[in-house]
Amino acid sequence: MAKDSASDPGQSGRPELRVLRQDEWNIWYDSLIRAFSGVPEASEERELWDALTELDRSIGAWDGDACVGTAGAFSFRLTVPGGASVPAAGVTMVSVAATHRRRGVLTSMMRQQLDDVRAWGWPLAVLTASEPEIYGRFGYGVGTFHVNAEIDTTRVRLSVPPGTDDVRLRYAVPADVLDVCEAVYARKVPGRPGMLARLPGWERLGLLDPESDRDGASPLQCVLAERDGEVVGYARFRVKPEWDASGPKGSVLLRDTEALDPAAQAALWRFLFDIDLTATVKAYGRPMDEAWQHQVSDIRRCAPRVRDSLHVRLVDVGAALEARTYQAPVDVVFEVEDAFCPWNAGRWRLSGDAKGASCERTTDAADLSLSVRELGAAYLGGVSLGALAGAGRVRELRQGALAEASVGFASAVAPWLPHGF
Ligand SMILES: CC(=O)SCCNC(=O)CCNC(=O)[C@H](O)C(C)(C)COP(=O)(O)OP(=O)(O)OC[C@H]1O[C@@H](n2cnc3c(N)ncnc32)[C@H](O)[C@@H]1OP(=O)(O)O
Repeated sequence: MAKDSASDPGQSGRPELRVLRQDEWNIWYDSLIRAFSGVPEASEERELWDALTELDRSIGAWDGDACVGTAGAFSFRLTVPGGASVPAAGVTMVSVAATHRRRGVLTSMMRQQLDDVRAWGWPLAVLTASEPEIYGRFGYGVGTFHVNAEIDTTRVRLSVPPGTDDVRLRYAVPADVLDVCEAVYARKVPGRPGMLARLPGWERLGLLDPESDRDGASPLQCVLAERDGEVVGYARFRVKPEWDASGPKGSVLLRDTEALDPAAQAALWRFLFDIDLTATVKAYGRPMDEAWQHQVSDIRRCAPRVRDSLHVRLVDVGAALEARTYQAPVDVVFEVEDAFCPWNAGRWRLSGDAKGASCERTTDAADLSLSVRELGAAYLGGVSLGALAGAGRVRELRQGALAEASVGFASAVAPWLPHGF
């Protein structure tokens, strides 16, 4: 654990790292907001993050009374291929004051944090990066991507599957139907790698609706999809009215949507496409394989753009590779490089299939050589080891091992992170 008492700040010239205390949270959070060029002020969002911060898993770097570095971790459970829910540190709120940048403060916090995660016995750490270049040096690989789309709904039509017309839609006050939306979300979590089981309090994230973020759009709205009186899906969104000389050009700003079956999901998307006086659906952070991409008449007019999402770090290579399953049998020896967490370095034999896996130290000859960063990228099944080999980042030492591992690691469902943190 990070030390919880002062050593000699000032004398060594290095900020002191220690576990965050509740009475320090405001200074700590102000420092974070400043590093993100924000304005420290009272807000709904601030109140939520105060409630959600896990103090004993958060680190502050202090130079005297000044907080000059912040790093937090949430105790998430992450769905991995095969459907298991695996403990993962959700690394968050990382910042270093501009007065102390590029002196190794981030590096010292990452050192402390990964040692802590190992001590907690969690096999994974995950994060979303403000800039993708920062975290590779600490062994994180980009494990999921998502799509940001701006769909021209004046031109793009949606073809829907049979049963869509049987789904009934109704407006509801988002807070009033939170429980039923959460129940739908909970049923979706095991089915897609990258999804996060909801921790207590996190349901509030879906309702966060500060006026300062609306930029002229409506407050958050919710539509439920029902079949036979049962809620089978929901969409939460805002509508931003806009006009130009040719008429209405409003936007539908999708916050989130989940549904239990394809017809319910299609009914919700069709609704979003058809809202009167709007011309665009802005859907950001959507799964790479979501059905609407194959239901639209013109994908080009949806302007899809791909972005990195969840960065994955195997903190305990053996435990992490054992925690997931493999869609085809795999029996390979990895030679793993891990300069930042040397306890992972060396040879590991992974034997697994769709039922389970074992991953143990071995002295056998290696079949594939790679760094822990590539294992993190491939871990959730969305990035192919073959593609990483094509990029020169994985080396095949036994012929056939690359194809075997690439097929085994792949996920039939694209991994996806449902929300930022
Ligand atoms: C999970 C999250 O919360 S993501 C949010 C990250 N935070 C931010 O983006 C807020 C604004 N930025 C900052 O607070 C800081 O600049 C940080 C946290 C990104 C970096 O902190 P520093 O203490 O300056 O980093 P540190 O000195 O330890 O740098 C370590 C290495 O990373 C490199 N590095 C640091 N930041 C960046 C960056 N933004 N882009 C590229 N490289 C970077 C450094 O050059 C250094 O490289 P070297 O080892 O080859 O010399």
